[in-house]
Amino acid sequence: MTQAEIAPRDRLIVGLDLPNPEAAEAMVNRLGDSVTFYKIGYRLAYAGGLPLVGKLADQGKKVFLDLKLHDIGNTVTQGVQSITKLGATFLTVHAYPQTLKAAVEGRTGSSLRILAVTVLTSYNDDDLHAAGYRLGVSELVEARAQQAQVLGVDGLVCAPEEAGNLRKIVGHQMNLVTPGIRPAGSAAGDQKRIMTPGRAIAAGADYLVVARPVVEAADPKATAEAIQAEIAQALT
Ligand SMILES: O=c1ccn([C@@H]2O[C@H](COP(=O)(O)O)[C@@H](O)[C@H]2O)c(=O)[nH]1
Repeated sequence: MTQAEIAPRDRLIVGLDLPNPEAAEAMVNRLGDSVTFYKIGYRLAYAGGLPLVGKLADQGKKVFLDLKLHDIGNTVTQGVQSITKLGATFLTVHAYPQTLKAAVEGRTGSSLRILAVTVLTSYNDDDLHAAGYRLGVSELVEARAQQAQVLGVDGLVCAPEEAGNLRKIVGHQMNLVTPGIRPAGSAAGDQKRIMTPGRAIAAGADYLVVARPVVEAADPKATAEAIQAEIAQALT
């Protein structure tokens, strides 16, 4: 689905970074019809949250399973094959060529789409250098995006500030999914490459991932709807 075809409301992916399935289901009920797309990451998945993927899919919601897989190729392929049965729309893997190739092989014949995590949005150039990388964030993101495209990956996770450049490189066939979203006035927390929802959409992001600013808000539904309104405004 290209950027123009995704409804503004469906571009917000709320991260269910909550301690257990009960808390996550309570949040989903609170958000009601407003939110159509959810992300399940480490915290919830490792606290018994995986069955929620199918439950949410049965309710007509889409699920982004943010497991950021990275292992030897055979293990990644087999893991992804198991995950294809859960009913998720997106699955993340780290953007290493062996891992990307193995994940694409594992999802063959299913509707699961693989997203390559280029460089985590909590990293800046100094963090990459401290981890032993020679390249800075923008160069590494670009190199990994090009590798992902060649290997047939379906989309990229990047910071909103990279979306414009990546769109020029990969065109409209790959989804650009951006965490690091902060409505004006929200605390950045541990995120280092951030943008507001409106600016992220204007930069070319297809989907925005937002967790703490929504799930920790006094009124999560009103916060989610305000983000969706900002998305719609940026698309006009
Ligand atoms: O580069 C990345 C990849 C994944 N994430 C995940 O997105 C959410 C963001 O949460 P906030 O509370 O809105 O900061 C979180 O689940 C991360 O694991 C990311 O932030 N950056």
